Amino acid sequence: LPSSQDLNADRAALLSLRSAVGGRTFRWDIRQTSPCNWAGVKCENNQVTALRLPGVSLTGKIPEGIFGNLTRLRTLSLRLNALTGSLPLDLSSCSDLRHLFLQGNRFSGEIPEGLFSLSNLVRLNLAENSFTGEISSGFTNLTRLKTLYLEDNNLSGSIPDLDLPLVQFNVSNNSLNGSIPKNLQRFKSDSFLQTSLCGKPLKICPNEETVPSQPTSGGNRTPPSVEATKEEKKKNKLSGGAIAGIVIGCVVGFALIVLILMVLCRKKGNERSRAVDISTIKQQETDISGDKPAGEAAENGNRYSVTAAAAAAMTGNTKSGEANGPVAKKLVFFGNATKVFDLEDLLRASAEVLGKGTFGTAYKAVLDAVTVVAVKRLKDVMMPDKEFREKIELVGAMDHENLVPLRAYYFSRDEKLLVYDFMSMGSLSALLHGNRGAGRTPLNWDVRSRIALGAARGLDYLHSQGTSTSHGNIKSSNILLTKSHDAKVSDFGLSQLVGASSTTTPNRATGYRAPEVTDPKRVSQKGDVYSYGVVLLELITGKAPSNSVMNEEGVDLARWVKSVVRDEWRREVFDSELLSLATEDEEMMAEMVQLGLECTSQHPDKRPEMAEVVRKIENLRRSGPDQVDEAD
Ligand SMILES: Nc1ncnc2c1ncn2[C@@H]1O[C@H](COP(=O)(O)OP(=O)(O)OP(=O)(O)O)[C@@H](O)[C@H]1O
Repeated sequence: LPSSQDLNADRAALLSLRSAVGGRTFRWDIRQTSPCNWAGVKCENNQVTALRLPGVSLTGKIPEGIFGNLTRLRTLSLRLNALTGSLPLDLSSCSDLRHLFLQGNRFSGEIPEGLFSLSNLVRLNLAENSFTGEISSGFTNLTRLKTLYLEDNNLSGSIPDLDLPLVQFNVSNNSLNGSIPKNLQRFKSDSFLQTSLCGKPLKICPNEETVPSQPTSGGNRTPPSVEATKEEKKKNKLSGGAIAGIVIGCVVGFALIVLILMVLCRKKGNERSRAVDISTIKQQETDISGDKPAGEAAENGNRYSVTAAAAAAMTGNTKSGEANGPVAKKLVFFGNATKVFDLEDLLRASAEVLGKGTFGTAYKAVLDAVTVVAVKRLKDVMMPDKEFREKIELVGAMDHENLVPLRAYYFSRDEKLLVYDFMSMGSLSALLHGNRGAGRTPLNWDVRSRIALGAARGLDYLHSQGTSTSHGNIKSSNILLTKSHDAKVSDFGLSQLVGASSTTTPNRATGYRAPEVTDPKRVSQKGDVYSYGVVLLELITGKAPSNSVMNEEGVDLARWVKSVVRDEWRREVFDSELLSLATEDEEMMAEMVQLGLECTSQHPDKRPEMAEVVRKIENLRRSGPDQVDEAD
């Protein structure tokens, strides 16, 4: 049975680690004789079984002699630090080790052979380091390994055929070459990006290509070896498959062309019937009761009459509408929206004010039992119709599962309407800050981190459209949610629309605005990253950047979090609701805070790209304790 002497040895080992790589970053009360209450340390039966110190700025080389004393470790997580040098050889003494997370450091040298004696390893993540050398066939000893992440290192040579129960595997961004071995061909190409590897799932290896499928006539070839003959056979099979593929491709292609032509013909017909002449609308305008501008009528009550909506939508002010003499315009749909409706349907719909935003007022319109849309009535758009149309067409062309799709738009000189899918769960802002009292369903880490990931993916997609494409108004009320809590970014492209000619300031949300942003109409991608970082901190702290005490004190959310993390125990920053749910997620929450702080760095160059943010959150969710089954 383990004695208190063992615990003393463990304690001494932890203290050695602290003095070697920790410096100030360890917040351990070393007066305590037992290390079991130290942050990141977990004990069982008087022995340290887990050490988790992710993202706490550990630096330097881990000396030998530490892990030789922590032999009962089952989980070791030192990810996202700045550790250097080669891995300590005595890591091989931790024969119980199941989960080893060392990604995101600066470890170098070869992956030590001793690691392959850790036959209980289930998850191994050495990604984002500077490991060199080949991927040893010693990995085949790790017969329980389910996760092997080696991406973003300097590994070279070919990959051995790892016949392991792997479910997660990645070797991207290494100097690997040769063909992908049979047992790893089941993984998608994402697992092998930026390498010189070839073969399934990547493109066929050159040596396979050069083996002729038919013997060349009169060629001076040496007799084929057994291997070559095998290759040849394989090649022959492939050619057969390829031919079948081509034939099927041709048939499908032809069918598609016919289909597209048919759809186009029908669409033309439909569009003709869908185009609503403004005279119809003007006719409706005359039906509006009362002298009040219809927009005002609409916004005074929550529910308002259909005709009021019509007027609000079409003219804003019935008096000015006529004078301006609007040109005949129609509701223009994007993409291949199957359920289309026309402007009349929209005007007839029962509507409800959702709220007033920077760009105008948003309404919920219920067209029928299944069709519910959000209509945004833009204000202050003074740009010429042609320019507006060009810009909105670009917005409508954006297509990503984490963006709120813009379905249609209407424009006339006086009125611009945008029609979006209605997101029934409302905004992240409402979810986080609304109904904090009894009856609220607490938001757990999984939901919060999923929302963070979805929003990051949506924003990353926007940024990938071009270096000058940004959102310009990222905040929690612009992150909308589906029933299953999938996040969708809304309002993209609007700051440019309004910004091009408006003299008003479209961004009220100063709490989200990056310090370098002087003109809220011109927010760079790095400006978006800052705003996204504030949303991340908002997600974890549960504090709204706009109306908290911090603001009264003149401190923004990012600065507040930074000061608390520095001066006090970091748990102070977490939303109490999160802490009450599960403390085992704490280290991931701490990493998320760290990421939020990186995104909100004062200097734009220090902020990560959104693609990197996405990757980090994916890793975080993938290798967090909630994904780690100790019984593996
Ligand atoms: N597609 C939608 N589905 C459901 N609710 C929506 C939709 N679009 C907007 N809303 C909600 O309507 C309200 C007003 O939205 P709007 O975008 O006009 O303003 P905002 O987000 O508060 O500010 P800003 O205009 O600066 O983005 C917000 O509460 C928003 O969450």
